Amino acid sequence: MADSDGSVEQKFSLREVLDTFRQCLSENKEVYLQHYVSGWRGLVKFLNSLGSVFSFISKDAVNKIQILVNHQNGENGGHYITVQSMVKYELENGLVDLTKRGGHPESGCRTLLRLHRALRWLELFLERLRTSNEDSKTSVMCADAYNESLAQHHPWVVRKAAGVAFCVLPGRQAFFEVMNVGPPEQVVAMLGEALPLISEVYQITEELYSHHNMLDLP
Ligand SMILES: CCCCCCCCCCCCC/C=C/[C@@H](O)[C@H](COP(=O)(O)O)NC(=O)CCCCCCCCCCCCCCC
Repeated sequence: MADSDGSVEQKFSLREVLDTFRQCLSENKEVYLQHYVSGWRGLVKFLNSLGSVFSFISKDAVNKIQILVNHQNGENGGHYITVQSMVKYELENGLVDLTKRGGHPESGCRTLLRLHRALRWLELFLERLRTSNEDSKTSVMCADAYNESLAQHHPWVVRKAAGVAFCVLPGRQAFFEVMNVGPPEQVVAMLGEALPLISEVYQITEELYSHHNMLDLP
């Protein structure tokens, strides 16, 4: 049971995720892989708290998080400190399948690209939430954000399953409660704080991938 100081274990909190995205950027604007992965862990926690309909999504995210963690803990882990150092190392050593799937189906670069595309969905979705009103539907905001981003990279069957999952999302009020921030005004304020951070991390990664012509890795 939670006591008066609210010490319930392992609850999602938007504040926590916000902090990890804040820690993501180094002074010279490189993206720390460790914090990027922690940010995703926090988001998966949120997704899991919404129910088992979403587990096919969280399983894929967890699988990708694990691939990145394995790279970080592997013998070449020293190259997996920032997204920039990872890209440099994998490209210089021919560890990325650039045009078709081959010997490196689990490269850090292609794995992170999937999460990176999902981060764009998150940015679009959170912006819609932030500017929504009491009558707005989370399912519609989520589907619109998805269609504008991730959906373009998913085959029909995944789009269909995602569409079904969106329909059972809790309403705006319940959704805000799971965020564990406080009253709606505070959630909106925190979203306003979180969005520029998420957006900057996204932009930096996008430019890096675009520079190396890696936005379509198989
Ligand atoms: C709150 C509602 C959450 C809705 C989540 C929207 C995203 C829908 C994504 C559907 C992905 C379905 C699973 C399969 C994906 C893969 O096919 C596909 C391609 O991978 P492959 O090239 O290795 O085959 N994978 C991906 O695109 C990566 C998807 C990662 C999705 C992570 C979503 C985490 C959502 C976190 C929600 C947090 C809400 C926070 C609010 C404060």
